[in-house]
Amino acid sequence: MPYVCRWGILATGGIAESFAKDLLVDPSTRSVTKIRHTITAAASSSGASRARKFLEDLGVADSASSYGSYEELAQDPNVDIIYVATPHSHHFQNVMLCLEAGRNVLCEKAFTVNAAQTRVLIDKAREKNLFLMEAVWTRYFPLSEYLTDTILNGTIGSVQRVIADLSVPTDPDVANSESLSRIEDPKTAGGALLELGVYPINWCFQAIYNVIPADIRSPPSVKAVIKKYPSGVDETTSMILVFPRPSEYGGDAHAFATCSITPGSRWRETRAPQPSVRILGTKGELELYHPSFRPARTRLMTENGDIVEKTWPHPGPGKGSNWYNWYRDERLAEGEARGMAWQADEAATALSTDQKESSKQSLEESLVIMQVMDEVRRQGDLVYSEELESTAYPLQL
Ligand SMILES: NC(=O)C1=CN([C@@H]2O[C@H](COP(=O)(O)OP(=O)(O)OC[C@H]3O[C@@H](n4cnc5c(N)ncnc54)[C@H](OP(=O)(O)O)[C@@H]3O)[C@@H](O)[C@H]2O)C=CC1
Ligand SMILES: O=C1OC[C@@H](O)[C@H](O)[C@H]1O
Repeated sequence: MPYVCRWGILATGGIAESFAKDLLVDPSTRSVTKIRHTITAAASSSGASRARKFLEDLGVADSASSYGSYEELAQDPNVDIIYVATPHSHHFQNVMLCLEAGRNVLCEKAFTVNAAQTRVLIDKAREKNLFLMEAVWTRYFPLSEYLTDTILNGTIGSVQRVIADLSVPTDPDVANSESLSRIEDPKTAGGALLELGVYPINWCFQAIYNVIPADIRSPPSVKAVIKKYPSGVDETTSMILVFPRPSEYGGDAHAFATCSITPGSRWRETRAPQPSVRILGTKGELELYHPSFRPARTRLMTENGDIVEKTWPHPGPGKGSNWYNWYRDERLAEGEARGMAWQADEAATALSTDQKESSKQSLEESLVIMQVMDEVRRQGDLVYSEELESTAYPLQL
């Protein structure tokens, strides 16, 4: 019998809807047979009726509880794991709430506002013997397995450089309006780095840091420049990361990670996808095509002149999801899933085998990435409010 993982969804915004839709896709469509997912509860801080409507739209309202507060969800014993889908500003408080109540957690990226908060969450999860994982969904794509294999089997030699970008413009209508969107707003810990930069940084870590034994990994040094958005968050952020490696692993590796929310920079204007991640080794190169939050195509080039192109579908049958506007290029074909369930499979598999963290991205790696982002913000003079940076709990935000 497959292990049935019972999910509680904390918040009912855009990504919560997308994740929940993908959770309900039959796992056998992606050749997963040992686990299944079910949604047993959802909570909305906007009220129980909002949570109820969310569950109705998914077609699971009859078998799931709807709550008007996150506190009630955290107390629900019919939930095996809670997916936290609030803005970055609230992750620390929300995850603490769940862990204190004895719930396992999958929390959206960016994990927290700063590394100190991530450290406290890790310690709390360990103290309570609970599962905790950052929802960097790209890490769980089959494409990521291919990336790791390609590097580990030596196909492109030793990785010397990674060049990775994610630039998604702010919605022109939103950018021109009086109110600030979540991504533009310092109060929700918005800005390019926490929203988008986390993807290029993760690709750099996957290609350089994650592929060497844990005991010889060292955090990279960081050089960064930030250009601010009018609201005070970062608009464009450019980072150079130098990963120290022993000579038998190719010596230092350089990574260039960039991100931007520059209004009007329509990166898909031409509709001709370009590589947005390039992994350059001594014997070849692996390219991942736009957008780096969901690359659907790769191109592998090796020194003997071979070129291998692959596409990476996310099988449904889902309902398709049009929850982003055209400028985010998030239109899925009818029947295609967005690809968010691979990470749910990882979490459920861990629960079924009593593992307390992801097998693909350790909590230590999430912490080091948060430390890198702290340093980027320090160099770029990007600070959020004292309460958003705080590790005090509970705190009313
Ligand atoms: N993996 C991916 O592809 C993506 C991940 N994300 C990540 O998901 C998280 C949420 O993003 P997204 O779903 O786009 O955001 P939304 O603004 O669409 O939704 C956030 C939800 O959080 C709840 N919330 C609680 N407090 C606040 C607050 N003060 N301000 C706003 N919302 C609040 C609300 O739900 P309620 O009223 O029900 O409580 C709200 O609907 C972020 O961490 C983001 O980085 C975002 C997009 C894509
Ligand atoms: O995680 C994300 O991926 C898709 C982007 O458009 C979105 O802003 C970001 O949060």
